[in-house]
Amino acid sequence: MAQVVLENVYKSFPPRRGEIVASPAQNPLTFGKTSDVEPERAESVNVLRRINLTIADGEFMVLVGPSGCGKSTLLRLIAGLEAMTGGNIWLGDRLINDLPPKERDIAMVFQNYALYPHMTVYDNIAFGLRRRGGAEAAGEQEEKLPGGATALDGFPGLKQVAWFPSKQTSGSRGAGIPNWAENLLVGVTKQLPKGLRYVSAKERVVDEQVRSVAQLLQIETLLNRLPKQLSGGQRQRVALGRAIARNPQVFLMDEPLSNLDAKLRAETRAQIVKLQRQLGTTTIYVTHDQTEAMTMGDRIAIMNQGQIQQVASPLELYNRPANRFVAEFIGSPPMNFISVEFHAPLLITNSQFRLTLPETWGTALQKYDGQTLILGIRPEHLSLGLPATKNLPAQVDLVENLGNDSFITVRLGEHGQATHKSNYLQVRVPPDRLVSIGEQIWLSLTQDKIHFFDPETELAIFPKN
Ligand SMILES: Nc1ncnc2c1ncn2[C@@H]1O[C@H](COP(=O)(O)OP(=O)(O)OP(=O)(O)O)[C@@H](O)[C@H]1O
Repeated sequence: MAQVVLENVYKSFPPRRGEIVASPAQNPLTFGKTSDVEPERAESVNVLRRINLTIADGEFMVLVGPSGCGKSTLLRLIAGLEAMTGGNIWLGDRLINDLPPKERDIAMVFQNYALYPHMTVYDNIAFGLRRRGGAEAAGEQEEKLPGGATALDGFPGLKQVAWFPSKQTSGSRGAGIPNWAENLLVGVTKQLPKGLRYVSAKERVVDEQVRSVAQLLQIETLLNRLPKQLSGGQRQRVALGRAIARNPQVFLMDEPLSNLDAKLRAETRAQIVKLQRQLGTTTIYVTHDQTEAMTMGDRIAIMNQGQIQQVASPLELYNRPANRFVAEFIGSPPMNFISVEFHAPLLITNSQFRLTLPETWGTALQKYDGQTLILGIRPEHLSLGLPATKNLPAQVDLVENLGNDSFITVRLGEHGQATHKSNYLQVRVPPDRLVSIGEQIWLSLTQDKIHFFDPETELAIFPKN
């Protein structure tokens, strides 16, 4: 297990051949033309810009962000599947910038499982172990084998043999077969009785690892099947098994659950978290699903347009978003935003309401006196109230009753007001509170749950604690 440190990681791609340069700012020379004639002169696309992130040893870090923000590219750089344009990647105290993927001691699980279709589940899990991990592990194991067995003539690479009835678990010795008989068998005859097979020491270690991983993931009964004979959830567990069996220093997971249906996704999500806690392996998990991010991550790094917006625990992100992007991305339905004017010391107004803020806001908002601010409020922090100037008048536009919860979409303003000035908000109400479309209501804001953002920078403004 190891800590992963990303230092100023930068990645740009040259424009693809045939891609049209979209704006003169991008490249005046090739604007409006296809770049295939002179690709070296076209602008490159900056996909990741100075990413700095430390993932602690054993931590479950989630990278989340909208499609195209650079999550998968970052994961591929860490895995070594893509070359960095600049920066450093450290794994523990090793600088791994120039190491090929197989020397990084990192295992990656992909969205599409990437299983070998012609291999059984057993062989898929064993594949990586046989290629490297298993061979190394077996090398150590051979020294420790009981009986002091040595290489046997005519069987290169075979130091100790076990023989097993073909249906029996090869982790245990065949009933009644003494240790000496195993060696003797190879020395005397190269023909084993029908239904028995030789297992080298190396293969025995691989076998133990495959079976223990299969047990962990509850796929022991699937070991002889081909991937096409498995459901999506089972395939994903095999892909996880393959990564786990290698016992790497780091797991990288790129949207591993997105091909599963909602129920299975929730189940597998919990299983991955449990496994990770059990194994304690540093994990970087990419998703665009904020529920997944909130429920799985020790910490979450929110990305947008190739940059990290905030890194924090799920609750910190929800309660203290660093900017409007994070505030809107975390939470479902998302946070509502209302444009208001601030009047020192503590009054906010818009055409619909006037509200005096708690004193904790005093100092933080002073410099915005007489200016516009963005007020943010989550759907769960709005409630139905009485007609009052401190409450927001609104009309019900849509009602979505989910059984345990009800979400209503409302349009700010009273009956008959011009719609172009309206602002739509979402409100979470108890399911037993019946409202109907078109109804005039009043919304009360939970005052200690109000957020403010600078209208230009969109950075959060925090009250004094
Ligand atoms: N080989 C490439 N050549 C050029 N551009 C690329 C290449 N690979 C990715 N990109 C671009 O880099 C940007 C980031 O892509 P990436 O796949 O990392 O995003 P993502 O956040 O993982 O998105 P998604 O959630 O949709 O998978 C995108 O605009 C994509 O088009």
